[in-house]
Amino acid sequence: MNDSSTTTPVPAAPTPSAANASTTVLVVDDERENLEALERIFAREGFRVLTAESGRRALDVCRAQRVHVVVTDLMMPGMSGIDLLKALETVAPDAEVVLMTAYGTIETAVEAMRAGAYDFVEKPLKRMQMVKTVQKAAERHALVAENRTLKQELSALKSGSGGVRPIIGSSPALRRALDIAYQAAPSTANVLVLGESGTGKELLARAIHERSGRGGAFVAVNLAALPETIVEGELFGYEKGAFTGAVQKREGRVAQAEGGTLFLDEIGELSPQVQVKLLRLLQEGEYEPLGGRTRRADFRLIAATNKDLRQLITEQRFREDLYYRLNVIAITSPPLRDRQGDVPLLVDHFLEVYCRKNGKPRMELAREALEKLQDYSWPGNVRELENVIERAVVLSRGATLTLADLPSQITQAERRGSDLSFSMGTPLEEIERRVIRATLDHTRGDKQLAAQLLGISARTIYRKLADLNEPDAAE
Ligand SMILES: Nc1ncnc2c1ncn2[C@@H]1O[C@H](COP(=O)(O)OP(=O)(O)OP(=O)(O)O)[C@@H](O)[C@H]1O
Repeated sequence: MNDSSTTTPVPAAPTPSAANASTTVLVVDDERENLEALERIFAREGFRVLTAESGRRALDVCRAQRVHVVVTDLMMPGMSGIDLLKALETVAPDAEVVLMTAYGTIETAVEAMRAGAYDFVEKPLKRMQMVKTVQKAAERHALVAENRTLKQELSALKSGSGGVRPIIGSSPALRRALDIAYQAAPSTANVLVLGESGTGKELLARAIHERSGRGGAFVAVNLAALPETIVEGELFGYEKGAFTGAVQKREGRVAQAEGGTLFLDEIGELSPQVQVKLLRLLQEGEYEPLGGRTRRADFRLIAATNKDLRQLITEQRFREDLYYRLNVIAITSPPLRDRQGDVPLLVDHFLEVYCRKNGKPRMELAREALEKLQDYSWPGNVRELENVIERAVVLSRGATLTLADLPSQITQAERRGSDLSFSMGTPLEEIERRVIRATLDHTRGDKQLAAQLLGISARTIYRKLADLNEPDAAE
């Protein structure tokens, strides 16, 4: 079976409804002819269409981008439509699923409805019926999403937690990360957030918790900040007298996160002994506080790291089985140097925050100062930018921040031509992917402009994105 996924740039249809254009439909069928026929039908109606020739591939697509409606064949080799439906509950819980079934499998289809499918359609498929069913599924998707947002806003108002920190940025790289985060939020799947220090991994984890609908607390533990000897007691808790110095019983962070989210930052720092305990907890939902009896736990785990866990596995410093448990959904928090376009938005946001905090009137930033900030490579990412703005606001006496208000490491930094550098032996495909991605970031997702800059046709950039399996291919 050819395991591929493609994306179709939506051709101009005569009168496709505007709602269709904002709906992403993923068609899953192992028979290529059916797949292509359905792709044409939905594209003609103005939907954004993705295809996958197997359930497994469909899951990959849903992990990489937001899908509103999945239309899947019921009988497929390997993963059936029902298996896919069940897996989607974790990977893309808010996607609506429509099953296609041949005559004689209606009973299975009814079972599928019970398992949460939105609808099923019988083969041979009727074009208009198919389109109407998908439109209705998309409407339900929108309604459920709106309902959830309203509920969240209401509970934020009730709890007075208007202080949820916003995630600022509109670059395609950040939007992609947020899309996956929001899609994963309502599920119970473990999430692994990857990215350099200061890129906003904890902020992303909090955003997932806020949208998870989980009533419990968000409990963050920075494993790199804790001495190795106390990590176990800190996470799992201990009974009085469990070790010298345990003068009273202490509840662990796992217990504090009951019904909520446990965020383990710098997971690569976990010692082998604690890795074993965490694995057991994730597999069996059970753990033992030091010196205590077995306890059950119900929490959602989000782990983060700026290390290459695969490398740690190769060096036998991180358990592979634990890695797979953690890495159900992976989200990459992009470095700031790859999303220069976000710098002005972040500057604006931090100016607002720190002027208010310091009781100063809202300051502005001089153009040449902003240019310097955009040129800088930000090794400390958003955290470094935030510190620079806070310092400038506190120290400046004027209403406009100028170059003189910026630290010398920024004003004296060499102008950054391009942040693309490759080590010897990088595969050409990887180089091509990164050049295309960087150009798209530079053009803020404008593919026509990116194609012009790269000296290729717009059609070629779409094809290359699809070949490279880049999620932007049909945007
Ligand atoms: N997109 C963003 N919008 C607004 N603030 C941001 C954004 N990204 C990061 N920040 C701010 O930058 C600081 C660092 O973010 P955060 O602690 O989430 O990064 P991190 O990747 O978890 O870092 P570390 O790996 O060092 O723990 C925080 O104050 C956070 O509020």
